[in-house]
Amino acid sequence: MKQEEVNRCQIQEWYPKFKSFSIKTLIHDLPEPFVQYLLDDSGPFLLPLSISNDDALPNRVFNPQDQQDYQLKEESDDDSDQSTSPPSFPELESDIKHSIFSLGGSVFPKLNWSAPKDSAWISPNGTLKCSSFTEIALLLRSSDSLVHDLCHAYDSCTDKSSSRPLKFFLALRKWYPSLRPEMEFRCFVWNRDLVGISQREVTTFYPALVEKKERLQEVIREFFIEHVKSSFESENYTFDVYVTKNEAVKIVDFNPWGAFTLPLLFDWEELEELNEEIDFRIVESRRAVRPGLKTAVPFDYLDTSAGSGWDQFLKNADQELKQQTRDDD
Ligand SMILES: Nc1ncnc2c1ncn2[C@@H]1O[C@H](COP(=O)(O)OP(=O)(O)OP(=O)(O)O)[C@@H](O)[C@H]1O
Repeated sequence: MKQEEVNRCQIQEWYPKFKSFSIKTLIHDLPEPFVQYLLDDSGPFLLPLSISNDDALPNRVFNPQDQQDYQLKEESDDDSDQSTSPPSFPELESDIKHSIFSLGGSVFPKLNWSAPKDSAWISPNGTLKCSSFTEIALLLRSSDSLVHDLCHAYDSCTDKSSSRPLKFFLALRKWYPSLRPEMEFRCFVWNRDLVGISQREVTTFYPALVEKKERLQEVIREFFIEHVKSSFESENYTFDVYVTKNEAVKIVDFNPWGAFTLPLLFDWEELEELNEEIDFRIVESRRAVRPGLKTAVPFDYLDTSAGSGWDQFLKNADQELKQQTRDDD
């Protein structure tokens, strides 16, 4: 895979071209000190000092003792040590505040490629819904998934020339409270042809999808031919869509072919061999649901290392479910 193919899947690259078929999004340049703040693993977990009085979260989370120490230090030392002072990003905060307001008060945040999905557990509502800069900073700073964007985005590139892009962006997407998970699909494009479509949420069987499958395939195929095929420059890639009640198709995301992108109900090898008709896969019965393929908590909470048993469990479960899907076909 080439670096340019990975670059095309960054939201600040694809969104301007596809905005009329996507979720309303406002994109912010991230100043380098904020990127360094996200990367900084040393010292206590500090949230940025907020310029806004309506931000209810404290500046430091996780360790009440740290908070106490910090307050004591503040009281005893006016020129408090830089290393324990909460950082502050007033300009970025103010821009973000305006964007949140113009997007209706709640947003879904993501960096160039990824959202902090593994941090949802930490927010009061258990989702990625944010209505303040501090909430966004908390989700971004707590996420291990974002380390991929920050440090490993080009790891699978044959022409890798750096470990990170020159600039990072924060995309704020209008929050949609009632997206129906069964209406999200990952579409696989190989040699510029749509070869496969997979239900995106593979942990659940949705009986209604069985009846709608044919119609959905037609709607997605037409959308691909009219709006994506000749506009997205890569030959091989995936894109995720959401199909609304009125059969409008919205692009949620683009991802590179292979590497870190999950093939969901397919294998990459079999996708590369599909060429005649579109293969549309959904979970066809309750027996065929897959275990969650993403961790819902940061890596620290889960021992997935070789020998932990988890790696073998995933391998077995995956093989078993692939077999079941074949049997059901
Ligand atoms: N604006 C939104 N409002 C509410 N939920 C959203 C919104 N945008 C995305 N989601 C939900 O979050 C999920 C993940 O979003 P997205 O694909 O942008 O993240 P990602 O990190 O790129 O994921 P992946 O790496 O799997 O592609 C989507 O499948 C969708 O269910």
